[in-house]
Amino acid sequence: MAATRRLVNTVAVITINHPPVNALSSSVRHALVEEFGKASKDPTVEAIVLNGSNGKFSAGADIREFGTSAIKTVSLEDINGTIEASQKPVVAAIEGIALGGGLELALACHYRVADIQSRVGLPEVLIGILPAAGGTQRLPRLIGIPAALDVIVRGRHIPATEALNLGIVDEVVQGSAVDAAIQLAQKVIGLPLNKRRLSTLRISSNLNMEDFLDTTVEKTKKQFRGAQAPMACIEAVRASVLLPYHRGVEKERQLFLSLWATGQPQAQQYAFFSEREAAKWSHPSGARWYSEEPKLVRTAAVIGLGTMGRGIVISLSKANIPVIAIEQDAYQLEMGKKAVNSLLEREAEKLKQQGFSPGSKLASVHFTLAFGELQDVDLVIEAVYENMELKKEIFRKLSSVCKSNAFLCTNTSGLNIDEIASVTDRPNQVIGTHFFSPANIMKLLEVVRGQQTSLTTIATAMNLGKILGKVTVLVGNCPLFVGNRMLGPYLEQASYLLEEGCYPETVDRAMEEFGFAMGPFRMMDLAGLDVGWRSRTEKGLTGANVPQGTPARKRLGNRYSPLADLLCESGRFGQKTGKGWYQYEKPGGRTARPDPWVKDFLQKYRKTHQIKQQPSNQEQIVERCVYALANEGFRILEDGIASCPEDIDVIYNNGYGWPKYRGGPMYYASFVGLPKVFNTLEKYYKANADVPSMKPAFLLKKLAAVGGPPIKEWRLQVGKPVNKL
Ligand SMILES: CCCCCCC[C@H](O)CC(=O)SCCNC(=O)CCNC(=O)[C@H](O)C(C)(C)COP(=O)([O-])OP(=O)([O-])OC[C@H]1O[C@@H](n2cnc3c(N)ncnc32)[C@H](O)[C@@H]1OP(=O)([O-])[O-]
Ligand SMILES: NC(=O)c1ccc[n+]([C@@H]2O[C@H](COP(=O)([O-])OP(=O)(O)OC[C@H]3O[C@@H](n4cnc5c(N)ncnc54)[C@H](O)[C@@H]3O)[C@@H](O)[C@H]2O)c1
Repeated sequence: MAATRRLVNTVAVITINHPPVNALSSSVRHALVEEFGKASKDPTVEAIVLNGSNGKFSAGADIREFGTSAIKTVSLEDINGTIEASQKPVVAAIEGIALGGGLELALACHYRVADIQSRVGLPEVLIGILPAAGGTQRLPRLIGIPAALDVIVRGRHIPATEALNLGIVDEVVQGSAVDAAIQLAQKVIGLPLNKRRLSTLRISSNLNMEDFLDTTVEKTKKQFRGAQAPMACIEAVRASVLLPYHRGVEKERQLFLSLWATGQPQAQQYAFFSEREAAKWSHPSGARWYSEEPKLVRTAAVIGLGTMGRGIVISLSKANIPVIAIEQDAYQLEMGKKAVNSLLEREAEKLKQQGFSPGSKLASVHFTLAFGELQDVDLVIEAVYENMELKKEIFRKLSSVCKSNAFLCTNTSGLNIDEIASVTDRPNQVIGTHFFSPANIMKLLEVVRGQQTSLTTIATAMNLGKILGKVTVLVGNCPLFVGNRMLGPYLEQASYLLEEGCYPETVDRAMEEFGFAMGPFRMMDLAGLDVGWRSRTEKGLTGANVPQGTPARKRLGNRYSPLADLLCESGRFGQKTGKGWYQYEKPGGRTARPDPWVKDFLQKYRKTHQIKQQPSNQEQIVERCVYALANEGFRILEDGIASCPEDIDVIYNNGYGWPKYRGGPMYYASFVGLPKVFNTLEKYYKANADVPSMKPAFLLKKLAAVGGPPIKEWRLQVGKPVNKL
């Protein structure tokens, strides 16, 4: 049964029963209509409590039903209307989650009681839609416009205590929310319900509402560049101010339908399900996520407390895993300790505000210089400088001090995992755990399997990612893995565009208007230009080891852009030096301003090398950069480094500031049409045979030749994942 009913004294308890998250599918909605109908007719019932089975109220509408005919049967808003109009008081007992349609259902109830661990919210915006079962009309009437806008436009999950402060719930309890709801229901039997029916309330405010909403529109446009759903949310909330409830609901529905027509919800919902699928990893051997048991990680260590190590320590502590943190000398240890402790204090403060004792949620961190103290830890994550010799030295040490069943992980952003593993006594227990900066905030974790990495090690690292709350993707071992490898051709095109007449700000603007959080040049300035320069110097692409007589713009017969090298030679490393592709207010400054020096430098460069100026327009910039990115994605699939296109999209959506409403680079290529992507790349490559990264990948050619099948069908063409290393 999708919903059940039992009687406790004179209170009917209706329970939604649709595992795993009690999504409000068509069968649940039918069952709710039936059970509420029976309860309201039953003369022995004086009040009703609504809850969800297995400690979860509801995750909202069943997302898989969108775009199908099932969504049209029994509207959730009609059910909400019936509940709200009930003559018998209805109390929602919120445990676990009340999200989206789940919270809308609870808002239709006359009272809401929440368990202290629960979270509520209207996260529809994150899957490209807006709350469309009355949420945009009821919530503003309950908590006012500014607070409702914050909840609806950001789509965040709100902890129970904050929900109480905002007035979304009436009571927060430590024990059973259902028992508390039954008690409350009994108490309110016979009391008038008019003021508890949110749709009948008037919005009162001292604000100049139109001005406030217009300002919010402007701010939101900037913040969520190109995303339609946040704007639709504001328009729906505006309707709650201007229109009576029922007309507001009509507007909400219209906005839902027009959003659907943009294609953005489909892309975001693809992204949502792809993230969940990524956790269900597969291995070239045929092993799958369910066939391998992860080992429990009770204690961990982090080596190196720089930019990455600090965030990794915080992530582990927040997941209640005690950490030993190691540095190379007393000064670095002190610096790391200060940074970690200040981040931990902030986390503790947040927990206190949510009504928790930080000690029960944040595990301890022990700082030391002594590797000998690592003998009992279950897992180590190394995050020292990106240098193979140093990493090998650390792994040799770990191999000798750690217990034999400890897992050894490296946070390298692209070095060979097999080479690192080769110096240890347990290459099968070595794995890459590639976090993104800042590691305590960024959602993505690329788990990199080496040739000898065991299935248990993979299962343990993937499970650790889940425990840390990361979106975790298993990838194969190749230089730079998946995300960073794809950046190569993308950044190469960005540099060529400058050579041909564009400026950093023109390229960045085009990519940011496309939806990227940051254009390529701002991104390079943020990451530090010296990092890539060092790597190119080591590879002999620039610096003293370049053979004499090598043309400035050629390496090994292929086109090469020395622009970034020239910038570094002038001491321009990006934000850290206050100058890079842009100028900043000071070293470490964050506000990028176009730099006349760069303009002059580019003009002289083009003149010196007699480059014909043919600046590309916005569409051409986006095509060249994005198709280059996707083309490398096809190669990665061919090589078996990523096991499906969805994994690549998950990586880009969560680690590289790709606009989720465009699904990811592979989804986007599919959306544009693979024949078009293929033809554009082919045309470019024919005219530029010295740019091999733009040669259309074989897999792209194959898929384009059959008309570009939907992304789900690509796997059939890719074949079984293989590791070609
Ligand atoms: C005009 C037309 C009228 C429209 C009416 C609109 C009504 C309403 O306004 C719209 C909505 O409610 S929109 C909805 C608004 N709500 C949201 O956006 C909430 C979305 N959900 C979440 O944020 C997270 O899943 C939770 C926090 C719920 C659980 O996190 P966790 O504990 O880490 O677990 P997990 O691994 O994440 O999920 C477990 C399994 O459940 C699956 N699944 C989950 N939710 C689903 C759903 N709603 N549906 C279906 N399936 C859903 C998930 O795929 C996975 O399946 P698998 O086959 O096992 O892989
Ligand atoms: N910074 C990023 O955005 C980023 C992103 C993903 C991965 N990574 C990778 O993470 C690793 C660390 O990068 P980072 O940016 O944090 O570097 P960082 O320079 O900020 O920090 C490195 C830390 O390692 C410490 N260290 C050096 N030798 C040590 C030793 N022998 N024992 C203990 N500690 C030692 C240093 O004192 C320093 O604090 C690198 O492999 C890097 O490629 C970096």
